[in-house]
Amino acid sequence: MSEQVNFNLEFPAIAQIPTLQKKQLSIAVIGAGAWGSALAFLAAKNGHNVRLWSRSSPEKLEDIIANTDLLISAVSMSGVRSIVTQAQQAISPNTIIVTATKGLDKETTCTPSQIWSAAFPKNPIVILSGPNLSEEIQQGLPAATVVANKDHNVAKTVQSVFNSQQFRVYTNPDPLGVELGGTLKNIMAIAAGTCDGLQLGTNAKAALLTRGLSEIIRVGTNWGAKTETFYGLSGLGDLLATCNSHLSRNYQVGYNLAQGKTLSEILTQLKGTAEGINTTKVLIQRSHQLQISVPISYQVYRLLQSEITPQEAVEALMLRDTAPEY
Ligand SMILES: NC(=O)C1=CN([C@@H]2O[C@H](COP(=O)(O)OP(=O)(O)OC[C@H]3O[C@@H](n4cnc5c(N)ncnc54)[C@H](OP(=O)(O)O)[C@@H]3O)[C@@H](O)[C@H]2O)C=CC1
Ligand SMILES: O=C(CO)COP(=O)(O)O
Repeated sequence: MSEQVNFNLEFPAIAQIPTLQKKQLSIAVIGAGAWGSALAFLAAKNGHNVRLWSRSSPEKLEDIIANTDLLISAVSMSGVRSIVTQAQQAISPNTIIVTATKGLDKETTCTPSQIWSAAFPKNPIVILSGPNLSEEIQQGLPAATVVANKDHNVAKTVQSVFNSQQFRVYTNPDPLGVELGGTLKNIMAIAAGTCDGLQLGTNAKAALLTRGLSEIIRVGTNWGAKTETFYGLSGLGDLLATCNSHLSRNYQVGYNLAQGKTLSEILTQLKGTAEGINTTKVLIQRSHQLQISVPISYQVYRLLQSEITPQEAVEALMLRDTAPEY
């Protein structure tokens, strides 16, 4: 399916917001899942010429992405490499590539933008990430996000594509930090869902999220990201949104594990992708190689592997050696 995005069909609340007058850009959104559809709608609502492509589209991907001003990739991590390969000959060097995927590559541990920039070294690559549960955006509720590139003007171009009365967009010069904040919080969302499913209380949840943020910062700064980025919308902001909402697929995975369901039962019923499952495996591999301490992620990993029960994961975290906070 490739289509000009229709304002009235799925997003009635957004359709009431007046369209802003801006330079009309040609935009291809790759991936017509929950997030790709929402991003396509937001860009179309701002008056841009948007084409939304999925694997079931009759058109070839190459035809959709040739000569676009912006290519927005909103596919799951498992689809990034195949889309990059298919796009190889078709993207013009002037096209800005925006990646909205929150995951890590299982072969290389690379982030999505690292895969895109290795294949398209001449193209500007922008990360779009923030506390953006797509269902709330579909309902027309207000949200904020971050677009990141070291070149402020490139980030500003993408900011103007999406910024609206409903969707407030900030620029940020630390693309790696923005990308890792959105990616690593999915592991903590599985942990938070488990915590709530076990009814461990508000104190436990606050401790989990705070120590979870420390763990994300430890991994992220080791990777080369800036500490302050993780205190912004794409870090702490997305951690709070995802770890406190039943709309989050990752949170639902943890919550249902705490109810005694198996991972395969949960995945059969889950609507959409829970990237945190793959991200946890990749992070454990990377942190083992680099000797980075990730105690919460490690217990999530063992839980997902069915090596321990949710209660045993809590005990393992509480019985760790005592330590200073910093
Ligand atoms: N939903 C949300 O609230 C948000 C999601 N995200 C991130 O966006 C990404 C997509 O999430 P979401 O849209 O919710 O997921 P969905 O499960 O709704 O959709 C998955 C998307 O990935 C594509 N895809 C999956 N496997 C492949 C493959 N092998 N090759 C090509 N494409 C593939 C699908 O393509 P097709 O359309 O062709 O079927 C579809 O567009 C994830 O990384 C997620 O973390 C980020 C912010 C918010
Ligand atoms: O990234 C998200 C919100 O910012 C969506 O979270 P889930 O993928 O867990 O649904």
